[in-house]
Amino acid sequence: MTQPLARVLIHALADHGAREVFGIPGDFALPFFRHLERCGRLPLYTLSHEPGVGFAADAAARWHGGLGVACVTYGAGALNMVNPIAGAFSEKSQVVVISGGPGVSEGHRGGHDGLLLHHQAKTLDSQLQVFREITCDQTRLDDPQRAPVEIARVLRSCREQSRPVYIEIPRDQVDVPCDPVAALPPSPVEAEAVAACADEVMARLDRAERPVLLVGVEVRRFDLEARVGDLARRLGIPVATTFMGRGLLSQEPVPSIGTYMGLAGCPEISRVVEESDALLMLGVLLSDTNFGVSGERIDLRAAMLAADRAVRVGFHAYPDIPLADLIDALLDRAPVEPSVCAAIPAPALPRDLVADDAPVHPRDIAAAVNDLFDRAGPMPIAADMGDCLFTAMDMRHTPLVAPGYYATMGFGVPAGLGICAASGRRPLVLVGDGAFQMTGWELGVCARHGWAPLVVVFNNASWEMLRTFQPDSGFNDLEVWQFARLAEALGGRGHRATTRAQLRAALDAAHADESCFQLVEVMLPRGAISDTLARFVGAIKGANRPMGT
Ligand SMILES: Cc1ncc(Cc2csc(CCOP(=O)(O)OP(=O)(O)O)c2C)c(N)n1
Ligand SMILES: [Mg+2]
Repeated sequence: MTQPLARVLIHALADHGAREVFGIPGDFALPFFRHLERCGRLPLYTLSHEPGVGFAADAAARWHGGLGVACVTYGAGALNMVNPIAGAFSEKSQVVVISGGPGVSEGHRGGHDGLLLHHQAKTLDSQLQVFREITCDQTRLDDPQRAPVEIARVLRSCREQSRPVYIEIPRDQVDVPCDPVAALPPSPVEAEAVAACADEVMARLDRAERPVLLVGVEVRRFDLEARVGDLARRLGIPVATTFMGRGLLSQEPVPSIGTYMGLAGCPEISRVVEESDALLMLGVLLSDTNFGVSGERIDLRAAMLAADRAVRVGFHAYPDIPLADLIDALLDRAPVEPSVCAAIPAPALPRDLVADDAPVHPRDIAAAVNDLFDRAGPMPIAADMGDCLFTAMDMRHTPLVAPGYYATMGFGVPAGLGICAASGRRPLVLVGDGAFQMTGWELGVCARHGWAPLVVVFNNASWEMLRTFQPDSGFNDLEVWQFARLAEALGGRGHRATTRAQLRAALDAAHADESCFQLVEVMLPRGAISDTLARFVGAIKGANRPMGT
């Protein structure tokens, strides 16, 4: 039975696992938003600026281990979201971008012989061209006969490649009758290739004296944490996460040794990972932030990498092997019962904050958060780029979303809102003053949606991370914005902490109040940076590697 194309698309999104939509309408998207609102199958969360829409949808996708949906208008809206979607592409997040677009009938007018359309950039196709560069599949739904197959193909691409996709819906097609979408079967996988690959991986692990499991973001993106936790226990292998993978398996009882960060991390963890004679990397991105500060170049000939639907075992390459298929095949070959794993103590985290009148250091924030989590239970964390993310490495292992590779600022607060919507839980948001100046204002929509995140602003009145790379530049100095006072104006409650005693009290008061968002502004002396950032910068400088930061 046919339905309006917009309804067909909404049901297809939900049938493929979408749980909500984040968006900002515009005249090219109003008809579609009306269907979203009237259909009610997917809750619609409007925000105040499209970068926030993209970051929130990305965080929701990461939380679900599935689809996040960002819905915007043509031109000014969609092109405002290029940076978050580029970040979602880099960090393999399953975001579906839905943009309203010029009507099929309008398309013939634009450009040379007709009137130029408002929001049009170079040509009416410019937007689609831009999104071709930051998505793995795209379609424009300008033919209702083909629309069901197009939608099915694009949504399968999003799920299987764990990358964003782009769907443009011309505004005069929204109500056109269309058949429902029949989900495509999974792309074919050669079972014998999976078996051969799993046999070789197991043989290497069996021969090894120091096997290690290094887990990365694809384990979350494909919702494989429980299976990987089971594999680690049954193989009796110590588990480390990459920098990007921090927070992975935090809900799984596994022999975890913490987060590998090369020279920037705990030397004991780095030694175990870099000296492994069978490093099995599952879902790991070989990026500079994950490995750029390796003390010893990890010998990839002795390593095994399963990512991007392919597996490399030493010099052997196995294409078209989905991560889930490999993990299931390894589970079929692993001992049924958990194996004993040699104890490798994870590094001690800062705790027991001394609540005195001393100024606050980033490690004090980590201690205060760990003390709070010990007292009241851990919270999911959304972190922005800046020293707040490096400080998060000293916080208790808990689900964490952060731009650990693409490294864009502005992610933290909108990502926290995405976690509010996706999980129904209250997140801890960590954000620097510079990044807050970009997207922190999204907190103003919390009252609209009943969200009450606990936000900690690391206020050093500085682009401090850049200062650590280039201390002699004065342009990294920022003014002191009164974020705690601004919180009140946005409908939240602000707390300011200048000493460690005030930090402890502010966190307790903020945690106790769930009536509105809470903003704890922590004043940090300029130059006070986390130990991890100090090591990270030292390692980069020592290696003279240019950082993208
Ligand atoms: C969208 C974007 N524009 C510029 C930059 C480049 C940058 C990386 S880190 C940084 C300073 C961050 O200042 P903040 O106060 O938030 O945190 P902290 O360093 O701890 O003081 C900048 C400007 C990035 N990564 N993304
Ligand atoms: Mg700062």
